[in-house]
Amino acid sequence: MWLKNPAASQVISDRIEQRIMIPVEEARARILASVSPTMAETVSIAEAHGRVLAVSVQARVTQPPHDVSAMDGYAVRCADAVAGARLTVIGAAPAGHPFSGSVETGQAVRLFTGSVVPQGSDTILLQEEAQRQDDIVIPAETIRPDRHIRRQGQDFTTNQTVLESGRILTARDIGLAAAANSPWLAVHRRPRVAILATGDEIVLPGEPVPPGGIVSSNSHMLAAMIRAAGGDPILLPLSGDDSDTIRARAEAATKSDLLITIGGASVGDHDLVRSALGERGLTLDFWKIAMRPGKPLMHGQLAGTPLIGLPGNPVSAYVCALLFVLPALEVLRGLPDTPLRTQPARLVAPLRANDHRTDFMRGIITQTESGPVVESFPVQDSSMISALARANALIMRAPHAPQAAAGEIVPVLPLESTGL
Ligand SMILES: Nc1nc2c(c(=O)[nH]1)N[C@H]1C(S)=C(S)[C@@H](COP(=O)(O)OP(=O)(O)OC[C@H]3O[C@@H](n4cnc5c(N)ncnc54)[C@H](O)[C@@H]3O)O[C@H]1N2
Ligand code: MOO
Repeated sequence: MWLKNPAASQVISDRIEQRIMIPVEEARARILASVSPTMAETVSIAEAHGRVLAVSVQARVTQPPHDVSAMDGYAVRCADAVAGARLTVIGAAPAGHPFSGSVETGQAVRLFTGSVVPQGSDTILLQEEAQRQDDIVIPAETIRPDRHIRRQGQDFTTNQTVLESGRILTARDIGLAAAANSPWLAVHRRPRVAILATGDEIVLPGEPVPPGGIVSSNSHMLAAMIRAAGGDPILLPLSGDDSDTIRARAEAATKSDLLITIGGASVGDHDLVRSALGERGLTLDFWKIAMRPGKPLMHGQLAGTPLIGLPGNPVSAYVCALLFVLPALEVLRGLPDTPLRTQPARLVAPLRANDHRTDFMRGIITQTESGPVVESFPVQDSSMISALARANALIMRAPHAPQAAAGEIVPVLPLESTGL
């Protein structure tokens, strides 16, 4: 009886598992399809930095508001501004105090950078290019027309769209919104991401660690990633391997934009997340992806809230968060989905042929004179958070990638540049 043969039944269950494991790109597409941008809220420009603009901004003023001088000097008529001419200074117009009269033949008005160019004048005589004697100014050289004048509206005009919706507001954008006299901006609400770490063995950092216990690193790592990527993480209290607690905590978090569970995603007797939430109407989209680390990734909806179940191993949780949670956060923030960006690097040492799962191997990328080179760590255990913290790159190995020799080019996801 083959069923009584454990080795044979293992082969069969491996085959079944391979069939239900979906490829990384499909998992990503299905997760992204389940999230949509948060509603817009109005915030002051003081709070808008880093937020995603939900409604385009139209200028409420024209900039510059009038023709203004770009330099300190004199507003004159070009026809008068010949070397040695004696022009009468009839007044001064500091910035913010326009001259009310007009510059007539043989006259000049003292101006400063940003002063409104008075009527009648058509060029600026720099103070360095003139000699001043009481109320007379004498150009040292003949001046061309139209010098050093910033034309009204050369920056932007009233009602012009100065900021398009969908952009992440930079410090420069905040400056532009202020200049356009738009002190309030409609931005997407920061997505709220609830994090539920599960497991009888885990305790909070700083707590006494009982025999067999470990400190929950994943929840804090994930919260830091979410905050860095523009979301608001909500760390729920830890839950033991107890269905009632997992259900209660998860249900309480369904007002969030995304619910993340950590651990309890695999096949062990104490991996309860799927079954516990299944009883509360979790609609499972998929469970298990063809990826290493991170095979038991789960995705579904609980009471209308998208749910991503991350595996408990810290490296698996990190890589899944990088590949699936952060892109989902981008969509929630109101940004377009950006594809995974790898860069080529040369292998320092050979790599074994890959199996059917996309592999993300921890390693170190170094810039050399002949381009970037990358070396994978000899031990790739997905529990080793110290190796993850030391790594600055993930080497991506496609399913069934053949053995790769030293010197071959492989795709790499750099980690440091993301600040994560
Ligand atoms: N028989 C099988 N066993 C396992 C399989 C399998 O296919 N068949 N898959 C393995 C893979 S791959 C992974 S990944 C893990 C994931 O399992 P779970 O998501 O159920 O995670 P746990 O069992 O709860 O924990 C795994 C590991 O991670 C530690 N952990 C859990 N939570 C945290 C946390 N918040 N911070 C730090 N570390 C955490 C936990 O103590 C375990 O050591 O399953 C394999 N097993
Ligand atoms: O794939 Mo698990 O994710 O070995 O660590």
